[in-house]
Amino acid sequence: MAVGDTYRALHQRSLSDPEAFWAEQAKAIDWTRPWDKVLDASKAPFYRWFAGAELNTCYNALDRHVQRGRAEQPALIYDSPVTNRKKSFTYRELRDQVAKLAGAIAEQGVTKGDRVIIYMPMIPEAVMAMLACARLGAVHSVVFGGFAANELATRIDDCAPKLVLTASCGIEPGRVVKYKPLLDQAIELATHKIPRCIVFQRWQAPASLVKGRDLDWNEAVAAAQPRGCMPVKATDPLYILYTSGTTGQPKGVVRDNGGYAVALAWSMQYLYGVNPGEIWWCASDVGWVVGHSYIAYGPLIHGATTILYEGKPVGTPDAGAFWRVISEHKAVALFTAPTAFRAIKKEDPDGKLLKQYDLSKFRTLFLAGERGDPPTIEWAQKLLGVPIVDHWWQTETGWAICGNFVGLEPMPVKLGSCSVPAPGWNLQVLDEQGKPIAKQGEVGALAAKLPLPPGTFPTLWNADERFRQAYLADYPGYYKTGDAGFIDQDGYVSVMTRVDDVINVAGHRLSTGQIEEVLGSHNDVAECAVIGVADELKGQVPFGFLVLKAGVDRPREETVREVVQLVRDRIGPVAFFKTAIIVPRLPKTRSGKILRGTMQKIADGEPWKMPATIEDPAALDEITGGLKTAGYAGKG
Ligand SMILES: CCC(=O)SCCNC(=O)CCNC(=O)[C@H](O)C(C)(C)COP(=O)(O)OP(=O)(O)OC[C@H]1O[C@@H](n2cnc3c(N)ncnc32)[C@H](O)[C@@H]1OP(=O)(O)O
Repeated sequence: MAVGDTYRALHQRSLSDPEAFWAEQAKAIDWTRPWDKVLDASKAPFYRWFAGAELNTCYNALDRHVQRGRAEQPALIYDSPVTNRKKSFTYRELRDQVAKLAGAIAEQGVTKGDRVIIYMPMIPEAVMAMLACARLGAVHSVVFGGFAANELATRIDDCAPKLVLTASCGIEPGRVVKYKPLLDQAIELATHKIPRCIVFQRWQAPASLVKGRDLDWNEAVAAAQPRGCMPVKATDPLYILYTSGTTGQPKGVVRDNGGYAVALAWSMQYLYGVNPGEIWWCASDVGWVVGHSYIAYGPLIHGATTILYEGKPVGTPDAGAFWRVISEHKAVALFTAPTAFRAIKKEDPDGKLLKQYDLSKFRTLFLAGERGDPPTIEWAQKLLGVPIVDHWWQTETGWAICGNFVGLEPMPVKLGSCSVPAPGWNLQVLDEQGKPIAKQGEVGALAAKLPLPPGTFPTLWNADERFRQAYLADYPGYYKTGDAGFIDQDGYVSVMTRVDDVINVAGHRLSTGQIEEVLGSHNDVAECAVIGVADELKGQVPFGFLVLKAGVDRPREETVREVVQLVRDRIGPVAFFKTAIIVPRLPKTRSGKILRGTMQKIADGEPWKMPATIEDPAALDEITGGLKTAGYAGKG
């Protein structure tokens, strides 16, 4: 058999007989009621997996392992260099604490189907909160700590939670981020009123509690009775996770229970090659989908040990932090974003710090969240001497669209490619008319034939029509990924760019349109544009162009300072919006379209052509001059 044959046979089967294929994989999960139909296509293009089946995701993540010999195995290892704390929880301990927390949540009137917002830093209680909601059949929505109050308020209004679970603060290197004032402000801003908040107090910045609304976490848990697992439908939502839209209104991606559990169990074994009982580390944040799937649910459903890391790749305390964690906890694999490795490479280019640690148990490094740039992958390959697997997926997809399935059959790594489609993914490259591009290697829109595999994307919360318009309407019968790329003669996929206004900043997806909305709301600003410019460390960073209203004659730096602060206040530090310049006008086509693509090429020093439809070519000279002054190159 040739290399890749095992994968190809499996992938082919997943497409030709998806129901039989996924029914087989579903044996890894404990169900309280079997399905009536593996794939329910009766409401296509809204497909449902394991229709009629029932299960509880928390039971699959905790209780069943306690009952079947893993009670004393560590389930979660918390490693926090920012607080100098480490703590390990066995499966029994985690199950017991989650059951009590579920009791505290239930006592606030939360029942099956109710929404609960979780706004927490990277502490074990954040994972417990997710699992406790799952235990009750409640639907959680985790909001990343780097978002501002306004973003939290939008999410509160969209999913109308009965309860918010939070902590008093998060800890960033060199500063304590007080979460509670941000939550209080968000509750003020939101139209939906939150009856109850449970607040985990951290000594670094204890929060004041609002009488009649806020409860102390430890007191609420101490007073609660443990709760058992409530069976839910496989098709019921487990969580809602918001991702950037093209406007300030984020999109609430819904994830189901049954298909997700099946897909995660499969991926832990066959994509990540991790065995139950082994130690796995996903260095992301529970606020991102990667954190949902591979810090919380995936490793626990699989009976592995998950590491929860409250720290950074560099500066906590140095660029050897990742090697220290892998070595100390004997992790067999790490999943992180390329930006983390770029940060380590910058600080310790020769990898001197690695020599202090024993990484003999370490087998594979997985990268995702942004395109794995070949120089970083080559550097990691040379340094670590293990396979470096770039893989591609999205908040919407819940798990990998493409990867190298090292647990099934490792395939050769091709630099710049995220390897081959995961089971159930029938990926095509489409031209502008939506027709598959026959020529291999030609770039087009990456789209997947419906139905998507289990664990992916049933719809947007309370927004079926928006789901259809945003993802299904452009290419009927396909899911539009929003990414463009190509597939080569071996079936390897390369993702090159976005087709919309989304940029990727340090593995965080941001909408330039959303940042423009904030800039445009400043009193001095008549018009604006935001582009993503290439950044050695973060991949891309947002860069703003402001056209001021006539008559504004304040110092320019003041306006720029204020818009930068405005983005931080409205979207959050995660937007990493630090630079804007003031220009006399924006370059536009005669029909008024801002030439963002050309501006980006100029900023990145890429070759560009004068667009034939440009209104006034001099506008691009002005942009080039402004960019050069700001330290960005401009080749012509
Ligand atoms: C595959 C599907 C997906 O794509 S899911 C998304 C996957 N993406 C990821 O996992 C993200 C990967 N990136 C990272 O983990 C971080 O960017 C790493 C590499 C660790 C670097 O972190 P850091 O140095 O903080 O830079 P950054 O650009 O992330 O942060 C920008 C500013 O935001 C702040 N921030 C960050 N996290 C928080 C937080 N939880 N609470 C409050 N603030 C936060 C940072 O401090 C930073 O602020 P400042 O601008 O320095 O003042």
